[in-house]
Amino acid sequence: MDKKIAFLGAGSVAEAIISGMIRSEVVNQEQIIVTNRSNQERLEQMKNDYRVQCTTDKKEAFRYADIVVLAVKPNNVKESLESIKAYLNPNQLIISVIAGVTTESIRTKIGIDAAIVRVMPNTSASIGYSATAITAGKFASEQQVRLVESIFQSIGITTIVEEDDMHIVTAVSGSGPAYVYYLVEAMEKAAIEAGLEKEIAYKLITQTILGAGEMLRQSGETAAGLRRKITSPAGTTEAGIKRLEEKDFQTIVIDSLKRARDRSMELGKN
Ligand SMILES: NC(=O)C1=CN([C@@H]2O[C@H](COP(=O)(O)OP(=O)(O)OC[C@H]3O[C@@H](n4cnc5c(N)ncnc54)[C@H](OP(=O)(O)O)[C@@H]3O)[C@@H](O)[C@H]2O)C=CC1
Ligand SMILES: O=C(O)[C@@H]1CCC=N1
Repeated sequence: MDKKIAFLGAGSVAEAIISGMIRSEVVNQEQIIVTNRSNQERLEQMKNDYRVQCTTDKKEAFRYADIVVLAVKPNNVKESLESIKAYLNPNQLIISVIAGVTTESIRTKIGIDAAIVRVMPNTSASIGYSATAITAGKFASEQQVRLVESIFQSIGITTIVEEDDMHIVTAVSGSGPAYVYYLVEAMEKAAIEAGLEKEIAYKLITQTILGAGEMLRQSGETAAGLRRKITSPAGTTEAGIKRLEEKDFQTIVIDSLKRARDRSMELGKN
């Protein structure tokens, strides 16, 4: 791909996307320019780690970009778009990874009928394992959506969704890795409390999570089916799952994801 890509925001998700794109060689370092608000140290780090161009000069970054990636927090949308809108033009493709904020709201703020494609990746992009959902704004062509798909397919898998579904997608796969890490934290605590060495606990749990993920992907079986195969009558798994049921684990997880979805809606409204 011979396009120039400018990032608004140099945080966790920008880094995950950039490192994934460079790793998969979908773009060269020279094609990427990264901006943030003020954190020079962070820009230096990005420059050293990925050999991308970095600047706080918005004009330099955005005027000649073919693709603009919006990777700021929802509460910085207004001021950050204000700071670049003079350098945007209708021929650019705008990709937003911002949680909650609609393509229409971005279009209104930049004041041009730009092609905007909203995506929700996750931080596993940095190793090529993102689960990315994509939705097209009003002025994005089929070809532009295909281009976005090809960019994000270089850092994981993609799926097209309706824009309204982006809220629940954000809860499920945008925030999703954090829930898995939280589960791992709890498993590590249990293992260490019971006397296992930290390194051994880490090694066993990491492979367990990896293996379970691959089983879900490769076996063609449902999560419930796979679980049943581990659960011997009156065995250890049954005892553990019973405890999760007594504590209403599924209700808690469902409630958490709904809360994350609702938060995405709130972020969009604010
Ligand atoms: N983290 C994740 O797992 C995911 C995040 N997202 C979405 O991605 C977006 C970014 O999240 P994340 O990377 O975690 O956030 P970070 O806080 O890590 O990074 C935010 C970046 O935005 C920059 N920024 C803020 N204001 C401006 C401005 N006016 N002009 C230019 N840059 C600005 C910050 O610069 P400075 O440091 O100089 O202030 C910083 O580089 C969010 O909207 C989030 O919803 C989507 C999917 C997954
Ligand atoms: O926590 C957040 O708001 C962002 C969106 C998805 C992952 N992180």
